[in-house]
Amino acid sequence: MCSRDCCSNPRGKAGDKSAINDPADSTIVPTAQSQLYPYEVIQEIADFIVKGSGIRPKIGIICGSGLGSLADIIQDAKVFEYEKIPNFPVSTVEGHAGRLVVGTLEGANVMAMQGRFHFYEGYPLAKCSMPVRVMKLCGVEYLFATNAAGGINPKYAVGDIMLMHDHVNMLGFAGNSPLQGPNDPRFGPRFPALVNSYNRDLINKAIEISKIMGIESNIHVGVYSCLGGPTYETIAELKALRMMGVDAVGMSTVHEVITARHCDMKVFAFSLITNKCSIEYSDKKDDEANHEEVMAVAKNRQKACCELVSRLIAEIQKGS
Ligand SMILES: O=P(O)(O)O[C@H]1O[C@H](CO)[C@@H](O)[C@H]1O
Ligand code: HPA
Repeated sequence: MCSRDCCSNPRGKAGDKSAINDPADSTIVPTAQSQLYPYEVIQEIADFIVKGSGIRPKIGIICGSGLGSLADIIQDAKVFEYEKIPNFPVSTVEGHAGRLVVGTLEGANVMAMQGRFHFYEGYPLAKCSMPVRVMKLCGVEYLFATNAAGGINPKYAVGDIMLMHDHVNMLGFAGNSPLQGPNDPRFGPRFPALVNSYNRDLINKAIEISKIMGIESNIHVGVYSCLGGPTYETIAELKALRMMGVDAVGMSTVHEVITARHCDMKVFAFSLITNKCSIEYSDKKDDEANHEEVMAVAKNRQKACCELVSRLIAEIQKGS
C-alpha cells in the first residue's frame, strides 16, 4: 500500500501548502497527470508488474462493471491486488474487484484490470486513467476498454454490444481532461488528435467475429458519451445526448481512451448495453436505471463478451 495517503484518500488536506510539491498528492494538485504521476513513478509501477509477473504484456484489458470475468479467462494468471501495487488507487465500486491480472490469452501476453477508477469515486481523471500509462510502460500496444452502458439509441436492446467508433466527452466539454497540466512528451504530444481513435480494423474484425458467433444482430457500431456520474441521467439530459448523436451513455472509458491515444496505443472499446434509457417522461419504476440491473445484465452476457474478446485477441495474434 502506498505510504502517501493520496492513494487511499482522494480528498482532504486542502490548504496544506507543505504538500503542494508532492507530485503524487492528488488532494493538492488536482488533475495534472504528469504532476500527479510523473514518468518515473509510472515506470516504477510498470517495473513492479513486469518483474512480478515475468511477463511483458502486449494487450491491456479494462473490465467494465460486472465484466470482471474477462480477466478470469486469462491463463497462467499472476494476480496483483491493487492495494499491493505501489502507488495504485483502490477500487470502491461494486462489480470492480480491484485486481490486476497478468498472463496469457489466446497465446498473447495480456494484463487486465478487474476494476477501473471513475471520476465520481473522487479520483481526478489523471488518476482514473493512470493505469493506461502503466500499461504503456509495461509494453502494451493495444487497449481493450469495456464498459456497461445505458442504451439511448432506441434500436438498442438490453444485452446488445455496441462497438465504440467515437465518443462525446462531456467531462471534456466541462473543461476536464486527464491530460490537463504540463505535458510530458515522453508519453505523447501536447495536442493529440482524437479522430480515428477507435481502430477501424479491430472494429471490422469484431463485426466478422460476431457473425461467426451468430450474434451479429446484437452488435452495433456507435457513439458513447461519458458523464461524471454517479447520478444516472435525467430525461432532459438523455434527450440532449441523443440530439448530439450519442447512442450509449456511461461514466467511464473516454478518459482512458484519451490517455491511450496520447501515448499512441491502438484502441478497441465496446459497451455492453445493460439498460435502456427511455427519453420519454413516465412514472414507471422500470424506466429507472440501477446498478443491480447493470451488474445482473453484465453477468448474463459475460460469456459472449469473453468470447468476442478472446477471438479478437486470437486475430491480433495471427497477424503478428
Ligand atoms: O463504465 P463502467 O465501469 O462499466 O460502469 C458503469 O456502470 C456504473 C453505473 O451502473 C458506472 O460506473 C458506469 O460507468
Ligand atoms: N447511465 C450511465 N451510466 C451507466 C448506465 C446509464 O444508464 N448504465 C450503465 N452505466
